Amino acid sequence: MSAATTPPGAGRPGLTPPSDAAAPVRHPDAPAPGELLGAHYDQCFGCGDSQPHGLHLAARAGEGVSVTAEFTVQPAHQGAPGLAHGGVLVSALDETLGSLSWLLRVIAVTGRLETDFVRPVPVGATLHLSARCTAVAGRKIYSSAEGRIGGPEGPVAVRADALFIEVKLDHFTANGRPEEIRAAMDDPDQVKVARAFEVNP
Ligand SMILES: CCCCC/C=C\C/C=C\C/C=C\C/C=C\CCCC(=O)SCCNC(=O)CCNC(=O)[C@H](O)C(C)(C)COP(=O)(O)OP(=O)(O)OC[C@H]1O[C@@H](n2cnc3c(N)ncnc32)[C@H](O)[C@@H]1OP(=O)(O)O
Repeated sequence: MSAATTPPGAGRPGLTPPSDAAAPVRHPDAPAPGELLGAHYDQCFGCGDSQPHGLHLAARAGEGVSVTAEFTVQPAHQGAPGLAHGGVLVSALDETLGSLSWLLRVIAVTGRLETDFVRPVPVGATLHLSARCTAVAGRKIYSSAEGRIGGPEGPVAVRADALFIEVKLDHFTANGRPEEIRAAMDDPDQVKVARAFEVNP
């Protein structure tokens, strides 16, 4: 079957919402459509402002449970001469999909992420990403994303379907390296971000 006619997640084990899945609900305190979401952690490879090796991806809230983001491919992101590495593009998709957490106000980690690479992405190109949550079933959050080149309406270069799993803060505190966890806990900005998600009912 052609991927173009396949509905998001269809036929992919673990990526198809169960029949009792619910429609995603935008949290009442979610950032307004158009608002920049900012980094969830300043050292994050995807979005961190203080991460010199990172993608510096900037995501914005959309309508409903959706986001848009932009990422410009740098020379450090090459896989083949002048072309983005596929793993870097997956990271950009993962980060964009992950930022849907801001709209659900739920902390979640990627469980499964399946990507179609449709067109090569040159160095210097800006990937115009969009992601939306499609369904929620208990702790399981289903979502899809795509990245276009040449403008927000340009041709699709990459697309992905994902399953994120809701976790509690102790997922990070119990598993992260102690140095970074301590530094994050000592940073009032980071604590503020974590609290905003922790109080989710
Ligand atoms: C102090 C610092 C705090 C910093 C954070 C603060 C705030 C964060 C706020 C906002 C975040 C905003 C933006 C984030 C942006 C980007 C982030 C990028 C995201 C990532 O890049 S994140 C890294 C990669 N990610 C991992 O590092 C996960 C490693 N992994 C695990 O940690 C476990 O594996 C876990 C927790 C996933 C599950 O473990 P578990 O024991 O809790 O739950 P369990 O296994 O029971 O799964 C429950 C149900 O999900 C199904 N399920 C699970 N996994 C599946 C799979 N792979 N495929 C299909 N189905 C799956 C099961 O089948 C079951 O389904 P059912 O309920 O129907 O039986």
